[in-house]
Amino acid sequence: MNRPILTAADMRAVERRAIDAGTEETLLMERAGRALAEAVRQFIGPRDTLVLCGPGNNGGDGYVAARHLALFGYPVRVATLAEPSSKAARWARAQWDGPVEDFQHADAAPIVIDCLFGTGLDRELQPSVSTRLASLVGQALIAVACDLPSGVASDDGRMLSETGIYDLTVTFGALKPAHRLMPAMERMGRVVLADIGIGGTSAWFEIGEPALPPLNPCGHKYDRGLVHCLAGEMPGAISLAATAAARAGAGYVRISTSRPIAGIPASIVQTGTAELQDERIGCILVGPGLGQVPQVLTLALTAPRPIVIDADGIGQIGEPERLHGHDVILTPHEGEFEKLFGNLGGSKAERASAASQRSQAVVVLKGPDTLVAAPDGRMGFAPPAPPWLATAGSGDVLAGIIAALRARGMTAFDAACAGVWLHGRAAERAGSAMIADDLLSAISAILR
Ligand SMILES: NC(=O)C1=CN([C@@H]2O[C@H](COP(=O)(O)OP(=O)(O)OC[C@H]3O[C@@H](n4cnc5c(N)ncnc54)[C@H](O)[C@@H]3O)[C@@H](O)[C@H]2O)[C@@H](O)CC1
Ligand SMILES: [K+]
Repeated sequence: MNRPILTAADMRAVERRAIDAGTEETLLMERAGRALAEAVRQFIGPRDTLVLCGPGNNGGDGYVAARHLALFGYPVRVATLAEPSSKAARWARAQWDGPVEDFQHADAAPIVIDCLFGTGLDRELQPSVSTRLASLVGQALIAVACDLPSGVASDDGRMLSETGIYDLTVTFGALKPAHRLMPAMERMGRVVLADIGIGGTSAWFEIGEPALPPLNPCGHKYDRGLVHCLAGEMPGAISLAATAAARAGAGYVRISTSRPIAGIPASIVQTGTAELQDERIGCILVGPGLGQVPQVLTLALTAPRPIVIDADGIGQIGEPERLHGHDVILTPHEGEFEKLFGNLGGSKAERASAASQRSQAVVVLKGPDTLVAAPDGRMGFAPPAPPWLATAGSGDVLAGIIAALRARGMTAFDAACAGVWLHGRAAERAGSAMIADDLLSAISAILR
């Protein structure tokens, strides 16, 4: 299931609609604070707990969580940065009948719950606040963030202030972009999404497990998709990509190559010609191991077929507008992205979206926080993938998987999202000592 990702403004609008429809704001806060306390209880048993409350509704959630944790038997202290400034937070503060300490002078505790700022953070923390918070987070056995670690910019995952590494982040209603973007994502620990009875739809979402096209029991190999790969100077990369395409369910994988490539499965056909006008081709794959032979990309673009362009191929496009009228999926890492699109500025999501609109291609902007952008504004955010996916050949495998899914009849955007999901899960399965070749058998195991 794809989970919506909402900006702070989207989330406020969702909350506003619920309130306008008759839901009390305090009820939402009660649900959020209760969910935060429940998540902490699931994570760790009763220990001394310090809840840090800010002036807004993030702080309000903190007072509610403190009350519930106390009811669960946790020894709880509350420390505040400033008195509540919103009506709902004042209500929550009034429901807390324990003492309230001053944030700067509160003693550390094994469980620290940061409810200073959430989606309302709009500037960096005062240095005295960030230093003290980082110290309390650093001394804690378990550091928990309410909605977001205070210091994180919700919409783009930037760190406005550094406050340390958390173990658990509990968010409400919907994921925010920062939960799936670096550098914020790696500071959050486990992210739990709590249901508080409201949520919204969005063109932005976290990529969930895809529904792959069903196999036609009467179908033949071409119905399952023909992927035509174009080799270049370095055969290793295209053979990884082609094998990944075969493992990801393409019925037929073919490589045009001027010299035989050793060591690839015999079922992958090697041919000395490039029959790109073949209407049975479901997707052309060009770029892995291409080297400096730009005429191969030019040849690929003469064929009216869907194309995945990866690696060296991306650097040879020239102007993104060259792709207009073609059916293209681009799979750049940051360096390749900048080479094609220049320095676009803005957040990663804004850059991916602008690039997709400019090229009219689906853009898979790879990294530890891979994004898939469509020209119409849809954006898939990859769920967290293991860091060992950053290894030679891993991108070739991704390009091959995506080409197979495109050839199997998925739309360009769906194939790219599904490919990213599958690639990440294959890496989890292959384990931390994997090399890119190991992803191939892991794909088969997942699709079994
Ligand atoms: N939107 C929703 O649907 C819900 C939101 N809830 C909570 O409400 C939070 C958002 O609450 P708010 O909008 O009140 O915002 P915050 O509580 O995040 O921030 C409060 C205020 O702090 C000020 N501020 C921002 N940056 C600052 C800085 N660096 N130093 C000092 N002051 C700063 C701003 O004026 C801001 O309005 C969410 O993160 C979540 O925890 C929940 O109560 C449940 C429902
Ligand atoms: K927080």
